[in-house]
Amino acid sequence: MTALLEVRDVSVVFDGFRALDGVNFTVDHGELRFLIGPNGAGKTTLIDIITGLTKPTTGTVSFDGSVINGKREHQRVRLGIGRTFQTSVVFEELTVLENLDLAASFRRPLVSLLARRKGVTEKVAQALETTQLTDLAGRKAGVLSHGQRQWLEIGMLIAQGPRLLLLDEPVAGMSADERARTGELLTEIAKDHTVIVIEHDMDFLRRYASTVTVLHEGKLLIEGSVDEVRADPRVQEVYLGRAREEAAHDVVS
Ligand SMILES: Nc1ncnc2c1ncn2[C@@H]1O[C@H](COP(=O)(O)OP(=O)(O)OP(=O)(O)O)[C@@H](O)[C@H]1O
Repeated sequence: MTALLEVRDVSVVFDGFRALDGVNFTVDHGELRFLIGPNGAGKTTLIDIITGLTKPTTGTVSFDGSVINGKREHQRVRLGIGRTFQTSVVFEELTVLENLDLAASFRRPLVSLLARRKGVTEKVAQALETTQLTDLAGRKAGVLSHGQRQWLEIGMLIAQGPRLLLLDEPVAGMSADERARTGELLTEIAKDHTVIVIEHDMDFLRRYASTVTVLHEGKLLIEGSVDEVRADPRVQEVYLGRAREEAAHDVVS
């Protein structure tokens, strides 16, 4: 079977700087893939070339067997590629339900958006259930806790019916309980979606990741299970070497 996503030999050059350098990255249908790497490794750039925010300088991106290099961002959303951003996109004055409803209606024409509709659509009901936000449906998004807001954003993505979800550091700033609940949420979502998650937290990876891809200085360093990746001397050097450099810097400064 064709992979859902295939990034082939992609390089991205910004003003002479290689943010990605000959990256090959394949994700199969139904995978929950974690993407890690130190600051500046190219993780966000890789997500950006998948969503169409950035164009690769060379190489191809294929989705479900078709090359999508020429497609614009909104066209890729329609194909089923959805992402969350590090910055929030919820409307604070709207309720959880209204935010989900708005996200779910992105394919509908404006007139039907303006017409008041009764009831909750199946997609919205499903997003509420998956994210366990049903009890908060009537609450304004502005009063949600950090964790609940992140779950709402993930719910808004699910409500759009994507096939591939790209999540940028979904557990950043969360408490231990919120992290655990997010891990379970990702596992649940991955039952009927393909998910790529950028995450740094090794404890979180150990609990919820099966395959991990490590980027370093724009190149794919290694791909494997959490244990394989953690045991790799290059990964240890990239992370521990950084920690040593920062510790030395702290001592000097
Ligand atoms: N639009 C741009 N113009 C110039 N350089 C850029 C641009 N976007 C990213 N870069 C550079 O490309 C490199 C990779 O950036 P990227 O944001 O992809 O890394 P990252 O792995 O996501 O890092 P972080 O964990 O810090 O978010 C960095 O050195 C960054 O400064």
